[in-house]
Amino acid sequence: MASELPRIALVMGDPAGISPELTAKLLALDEIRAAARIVVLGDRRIFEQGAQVAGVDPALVYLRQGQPLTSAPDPHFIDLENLSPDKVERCKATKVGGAFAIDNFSRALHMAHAGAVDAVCFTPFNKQAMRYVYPGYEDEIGFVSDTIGFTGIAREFNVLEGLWNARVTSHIPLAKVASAITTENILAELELADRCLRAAGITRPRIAVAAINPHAGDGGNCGREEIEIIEPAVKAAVARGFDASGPYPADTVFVRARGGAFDAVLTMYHDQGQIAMKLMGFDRGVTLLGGFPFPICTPAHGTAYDIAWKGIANVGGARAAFLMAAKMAAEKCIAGNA
Ligand SMILES: NC(=O)C1=CN([C@@H]2O[C@H](COP(=O)(O)OP(=O)(O)OC[C@H]3O[C@@H](n4cnc5c(N)ncnc54)[C@H](O)[C@@H]3O)[C@@H](O)[C@H]2O)C=CC1
Ligand SMILES: NCC(=O)COP(=O)(O)O
Repeated sequence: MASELPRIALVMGDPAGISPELTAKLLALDEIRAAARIVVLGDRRIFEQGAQVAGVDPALVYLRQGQPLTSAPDPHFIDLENLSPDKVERCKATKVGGAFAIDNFSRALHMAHAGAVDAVCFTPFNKQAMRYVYPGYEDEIGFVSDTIGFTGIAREFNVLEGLWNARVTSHIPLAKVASAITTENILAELELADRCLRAAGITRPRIAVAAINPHAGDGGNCGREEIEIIEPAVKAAVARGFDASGPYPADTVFVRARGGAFDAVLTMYHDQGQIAMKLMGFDRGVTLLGGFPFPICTPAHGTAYDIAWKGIANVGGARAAFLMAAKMAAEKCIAGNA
């Protein structure tokens, strides 16, 4: 195993969904095995069931908790023995499933925080299942911050090859979005996006800012947020030296972005960007938790209970997430700020 390869903790996610089969499919890919020194965290029994439905049998070095990693080139699987298969209710969000994912994830985060691995990649979690265990769970951002004692700003970014999507609001009800859009919030998200893109090697990120109302408000005809809130934020960002522009009508800004006009689009809420990004490349999309002291990546898709445990889940998103984590770790792309 080449010592210069990045070390990645690969976390088994929600056991009720497609995580077990995706973890197995991923570990069977030569490209993945060659990209990093991999440490898998999970339960061997669940993993082997996932491998069986996926029809793969990747060579792994199995260890028990506390056993040292070896110099063998194959991925190492730390068998936490933390979930008996008879406890798994497939295709359903349960507390047992949430606890398994949280246990695996927090161990990986502690490893990364301690410098034992360079990045973390996880197969999908289910937010409802996580909330059964950790009631304050809104998304992974707060959980990671609490787990490693991080007090800086971190956010989710969706990345499809060279195009990034940042957002001003994330996992909140749509009814609360308009009141959460302020000039200060937009500026803060734009600055973080700029920093994360730079850390990923884009030297002067061109960031398009989306409007919130149809046709960017049509001169105030259908909403004044563009005039009163978003435009002032873009102007302030430009005055601070950022390559920001907008507000652009949200229904067409991604058409331009796809054509190469921008490196990133800052949207006002989750689905404004996600619909566009997922339509452009559902099987390749990555979610990056950016701003932390180490890269954390996961596929942009979720637990897919409707197709889980059939062996048909597409591994493309997990592959892209793993390779992005490996690349960022190898290039020491730390978008962290504290
Ligand atoms: N990486 C992660 O941890 C993510 C987790 N989630 C969580 O997943 C749960 C379910 O979310 P949904 O909105 O239902 O989205 P979803 O992505 O799980 O499913 C949406 C549709 O896409 C299909 N799909 C998803 N991944 C696929 C794959 N790899 N191959 C083939 N088809 C696939 C599903 O079968 C379903 O029809 C939620 O709790 C959500 O928060 C959502 C996105 C990312
Ligand atoms: N677990 C990551 C995650 O949920 C990302 O999904 P999304 O809510 O950004 O679609």
